Amino acid sequence: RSKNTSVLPTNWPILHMFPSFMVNVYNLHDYLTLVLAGLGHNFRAHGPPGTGMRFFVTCDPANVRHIFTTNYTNFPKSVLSNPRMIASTEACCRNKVENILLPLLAYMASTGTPFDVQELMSRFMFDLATMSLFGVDPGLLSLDKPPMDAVVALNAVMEVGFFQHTMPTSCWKLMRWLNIGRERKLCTAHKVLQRFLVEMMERRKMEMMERKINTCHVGSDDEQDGVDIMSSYPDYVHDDLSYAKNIGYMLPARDTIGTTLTWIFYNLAQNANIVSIIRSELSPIASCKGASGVDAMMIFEPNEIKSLVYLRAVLYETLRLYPPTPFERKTVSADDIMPSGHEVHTSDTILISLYSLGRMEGVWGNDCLEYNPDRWLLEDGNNLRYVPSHKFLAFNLGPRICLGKEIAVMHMKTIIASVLWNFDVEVMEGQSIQPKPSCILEMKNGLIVKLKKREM
Ligand code: HEM
Repeated sequence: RSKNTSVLPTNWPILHMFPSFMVNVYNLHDYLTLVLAGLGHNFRAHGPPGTGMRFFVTCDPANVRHIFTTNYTNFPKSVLSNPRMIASTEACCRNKVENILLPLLAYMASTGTPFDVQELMSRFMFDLATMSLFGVDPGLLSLDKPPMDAVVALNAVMEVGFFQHTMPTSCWKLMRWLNIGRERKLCTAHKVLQRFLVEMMERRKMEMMERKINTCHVGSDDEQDGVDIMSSYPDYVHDDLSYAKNIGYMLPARDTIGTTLTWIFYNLAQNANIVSIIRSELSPIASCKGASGVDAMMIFEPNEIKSLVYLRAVLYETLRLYPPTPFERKTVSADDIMPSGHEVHTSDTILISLYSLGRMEGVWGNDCLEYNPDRWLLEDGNNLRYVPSHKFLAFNLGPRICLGKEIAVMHMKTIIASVLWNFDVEVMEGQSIQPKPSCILEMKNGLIVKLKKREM
């Protein structure tokens, strides 16, 4: 490739290449094309010091392939893929399991009190999602069960969303205009959530100020903030868009994991052999750590359980049969013919049932309704089988794929490993187990369980 360095933007003192781009801003595409063509398809550019403007500009097909496919994990676009963010949420989850969840469960076990594990997980995940977002713990997971107004409001958003999918748009729009029925409930829920988010922002601001004062007093340069998601949006304002972003984060992060965990506990309580295999997989890690004593609790570090294959298979098997988002909705923008031969027309709505997809004999075989994590493993039992995403859609596919998948898997592994190692979980008899009509596959009546501390 020929290189013609004379076309490189002028590198001025202090302002560096900034003026060249400013001068050409109205003609930027052609200007970049000229520079890229002259420089062999790639160049580096930077702005004034302190602005953080450091670019590598490319139109080189080999680089494009590298960025988008070969090494795509190295080029994240979302804050949820930021390694620092991932490490911070993992640490947050692990500490909350050790300091709040396990002691709370130990108390429940010691008193033999049955409790609703779905509510408990919902509280836990709500705290965790808020901490990841604002760096502030609302403290819903506690023995005195503080009111869950914001959780109830989030649930209302999901329920009303479900009914909006099932009725004509004009109908619910009319209800919204008249402020009646479920639309009234939705409006109240949004107000509760707005208040909650403003309160969390205020608490976040106070805690950051306190942290700064303490840092000054101690005389340390250690910068501790900057690991929650709000730090990535320094220009946050209390507007509708920020509200939507926050709710858009809290919904996927809270409901999906809490719901999946509840279905896992339900299925494991009926499959003692699967619990034994999970414990055997954890056993070498536990024996290396050597924690013991009557009340000692074992906590598994995220990096210790990251590679556990059977535990991951248990998660996937649960998500196959109980995907927390049971259906996806799409609209048709132009007439099309499906690979199945069906015609779809502009403005049709397409509903994809993830719940049914996981239960089709033609897709998963004769035992499709059986809870069997082994189906995810290769014959050697040590590696996961490749399953294409269009068969297993729990985390979605394509550009709208779940951005928190690995965070979710890590949270669920940490919680399941720690609970199962330390306790036997018994599901109380006589419960009616059925999903709630909602956008999230929660259990309609919760799941009442009783715990027994394991003797080790
Ligand atoms: C069992 C756990 C989870 C499942 C099954 C799951 C599943 C999904 C699905 C199906 C979508 C696509 C929704 C749509 O476009 O209709 C989605 C989107 C998303 N998920 Fe997850 N999720 C889980 C956990 C999480 C967690 C813990 C986070 C955050 C840490 C998260 C962050 C997101 C975000 C930000 C999106 C929006 C992506 C976009 O629209 O570009 N998810 N998730």
